[in-house]
This record gives sequence, C-alpha cells and structure tokens, in this order.
Amino acid sequence: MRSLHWTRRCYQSSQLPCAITNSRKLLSLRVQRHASRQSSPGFSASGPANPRPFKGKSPAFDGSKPSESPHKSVEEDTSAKPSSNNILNRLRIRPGKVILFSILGYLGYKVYTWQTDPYRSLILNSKFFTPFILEKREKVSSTSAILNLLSVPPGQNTENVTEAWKKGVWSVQVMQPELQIARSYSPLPPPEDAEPEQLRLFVRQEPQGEVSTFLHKINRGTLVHLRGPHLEYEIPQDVDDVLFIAGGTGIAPALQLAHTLFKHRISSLEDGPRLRILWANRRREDSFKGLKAQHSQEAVIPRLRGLAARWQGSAGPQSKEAQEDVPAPTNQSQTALVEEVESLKIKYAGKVNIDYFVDEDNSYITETVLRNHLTSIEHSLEQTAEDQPTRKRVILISGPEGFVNFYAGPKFMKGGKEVQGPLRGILGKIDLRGWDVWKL
Ligand SMILES: Cc1cc2nc3c(=O)[nH]c(=O)nc-3n(C[C@H](O)[C@H](O)[C@H](O)COP(=O)(O)OP(=O)(O)OC[C@H]3O[C@@H](n4cnc5c(N)ncnc54)[C@H](O)[C@@H]3O)c2cc1C
Repeated sequence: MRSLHWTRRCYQSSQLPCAITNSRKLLSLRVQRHASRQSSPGFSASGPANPRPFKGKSPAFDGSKPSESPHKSVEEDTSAKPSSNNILNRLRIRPGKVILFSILGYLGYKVYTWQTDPYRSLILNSKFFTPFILEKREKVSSTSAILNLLSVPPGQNTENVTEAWKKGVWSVQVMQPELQIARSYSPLPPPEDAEPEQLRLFVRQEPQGEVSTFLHKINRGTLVHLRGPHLEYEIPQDVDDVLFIAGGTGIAPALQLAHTLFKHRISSLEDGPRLRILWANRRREDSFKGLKAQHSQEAVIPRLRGLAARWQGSAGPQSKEAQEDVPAPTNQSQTALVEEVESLKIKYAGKVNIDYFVDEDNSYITETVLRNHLTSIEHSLEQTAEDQPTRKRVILISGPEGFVNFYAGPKFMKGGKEVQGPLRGILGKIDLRGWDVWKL
C-alpha cells in the first residue's frame, strides 16, 4: 500500500523520473514478497524461512529422491501408513477390477464344484430334489394307484438306488411344488424288465391329503421331484425269520424286504430265510382276489369292529363319492398289487407266506392271530431246524401311524430324531421269546 501511495504522488506531481524509480521499487518489493511466500513458515512453523527460496532444488528437476526435497516432511507423513488404495495404486489395480475378478473366481469355483459333484450324476440323492417324469399311473383301487416315474435326463447313475435295494427298506420324499411340502413313499421293487431309472410308487389318496392328492391328480408327463434314498431299516445279514405286519400301503415295504432277501441276499432258495406277511386292508377291493382270509371266523366277534376304527387313525371315513367309485367285486379282476404279492408265493415257494385280512369282511389281525402265527412258525422250525434258539427273528410293522401304534406302541422324537420307543400295543402283551420288533 505504501508503494502505491508513492507512485500516485509522483504522477500527481508530474515527476516522471521519480515515477520510474518508484515503479522499480514497487517491482522489487513484489518480488521480495513473492519470495518470502515461497519460503512460507507454513512448512516449518518454528524454523527460519528458507534462506535460498529460489535456489531450492526440485526433485522433478534433478532426479533426486523425495527425501532430499525441501517438501519431504509432508510426503513422508502420507506414505508412513500405506492404505489399501495406495497399494492398489502402486500395483496399478483398480478396485472395480478386483471386485470383477472376485465374482468371476467365485462363479468359476461354483461351476467346478457343480460339475464334479458326485451327487449331480445320481438318479436320486439325499441332498437335492431331482426331477422324474410321470410315465404312467395305474389304478389299483378306488383310492390307490401305482405311479411309474422315470428319471430325467435318462442314463444317470443308479448306483445308490441299487445299494438301497441291497440293504432293505427305504423311502423317497416327494415334493408338492406349490406348497413346497414333502412326504415319504416306499418305492415298489422293480419288475424284471424295468429300466434302472424307473421308480414305482404305490400311493393311497388320503381325503384332503396334500401330496397324495397331488400325485393322484397330475397328468402323464408332469415332472415330480424326488429326494432320497432314505434307509428306514437295514435287514440284518443273518436274519432267518421275518414276520411282517402290513396295513394298507404298508405292503410296499414288505415287498421291498422280500426283494432284498430273495433277490440280493441268497445264493440258493434252500438257504434263504422265511418270510410271513400279514396284510390288512379296510376294503375288500384293496386285496381283491387275494387268497381268502384264513381267520374270518373269529373276526365275527363284534368287539373287533372297533379295532379297525382305532388303527385307521387320521384317514377318517371314506367320502360318499369314493364309496360310489368302488367297482362291484364280481366284475373285479385281481389288482396289480395282489398279483405282485401272489407272484412271490410262486417264485419263492416254501419261503414266502401271505395272509390277507379285510375289515369289510370282519377279518382282523388280532392278538390270537398273532399268537397263532408265532406258535406255528416255532412249531415248523422245531421240525426243520435243530439250532432254532440261535435263529435271528424279526417282526416288522408298517402302515398308517394308528396301525403301528395299535400293534407295537408309538415311536418317539428324541433329540430331533425319531426313535423306536418301548414296545407296547398288542405285541407288548405277548411273550415274544427271541423276536426283535421294528416299527416302520
Ligand atoms: C417312511 C414312510 C413311507 C411311506 N410310504 C408310503 C407309501 O408307500 N404309500 C403311501 O400311500 N403312503 C406312504 N406313506 C405315508 C405318506 O408319507 C403320507 O403321509 C400320506 O400320503 C399322506 O400325505 P398327504 O400329504 O397326502 O396328507 P396330509 O396333507 O399330510 O394329510 C394327512 C391326513 O390329515 C388329514 N387332513 C389334512 N388336512 C386336513 C384338514 N384341513 N382337515 C381335516 N383333515 C385333514 C387328511 O385327511 C389326511 O388323512 C409313508 C410314510 C412314511 C413315513
């Protein structure tokens, strides 16, 4: 401000040489001010101003390291704590690229594990639901049908299903796609000419039952999703006698067991174990043209009528519509399932025995019936085998929950798992002497 004042005074007095001298003074003053700003105390709060402000060497000019620069204190402070950005900057990698490569790497890993997952090639697996196509549905009675399912795509690995057939009784879960709920079903043994990728389910349609109704309503060609196999009972290798008490669709595991015992376990029929099946149905049509029930005389006892109602459990009475659907017995042929059951007796003559019981005919599996069967098995063994005390014997019960409870007592949930629970019911009253019992 002082120099400007001088300059103005000089012009006002028209003293030009004075003005030139003042301008020179002003210019030199400005240069000094600029120099002092360059060596500003802002860089060094307490230290003296740079004694050689214009002669200071810039690293850009002489190639010396940043530490030799007059501005080094600031640069050292920022590089002392390297941030991830600094590292990426030094490596010339942009964060966007890192994210992109991470996603690509993850997707690559997923594709690799999916390709090499042993479950992927299996027809069925216990982890995921896999698709099958409904090829055929054969009506067995007014309420039940056999569904033929084929795995898609064909040619998949059937190893685990073959293994399940060798072990014993197993099931698959079927998914109802809209409600996303699943129920268990026991596949029927494959017929002689069956494709390995084929599974057959014997399903009774429960009134208001979600999954069973879905399976009875879908059209041929519909995809059905299955998960399994789930082993329900591994048949002991050394079993000699099996008594199988089956209620309704509970015949499916009995046929599985026969398949395992006689198809996979024995080298000759003579060495094979003996299987006796007691099959109870509510309605005549379910086992029509099976052998006449042997115990119908004692079934006339009125008390027994109540027993059937007890094991029928949750299914409740048949609807009027369903009753009208029942074909007249005189026009009926042997059902597909009875045919299969009967064929066992022919194929494995002397080893397999089947008795039918029908509520409508007042024939029931009573305590007396059970006692008689157990006695007759023991009696026949006395005549055929000397080592009978060492024989391995098993009683299996399969059917609706009420049926199993009625004969052997309920199963329990323990620690999130289903356990057998104590033996109760009719079998709980009988001295079983060496027979093991398994509730399915
Ligand atoms: C290991 C295993 C193997 C099996 N194998 C077979 C097999 O081979 N074949 C077979 O047919 N079954 C089999 N079952 C039974 C099967 O899993 C189902 O329980 C059966 O099909 C009924 O299922 P759902 O979904 O149709 O009936 P759900 O919907 O579960 O209904 C069950 C019952 O409750 C009643 N109910 C449901 N909703 C209502 C309502 N709103 N009001 C009143 N009542 C109602 C229905 O009437 C029905 O009787 C097996 C079960 C197990 C555990």
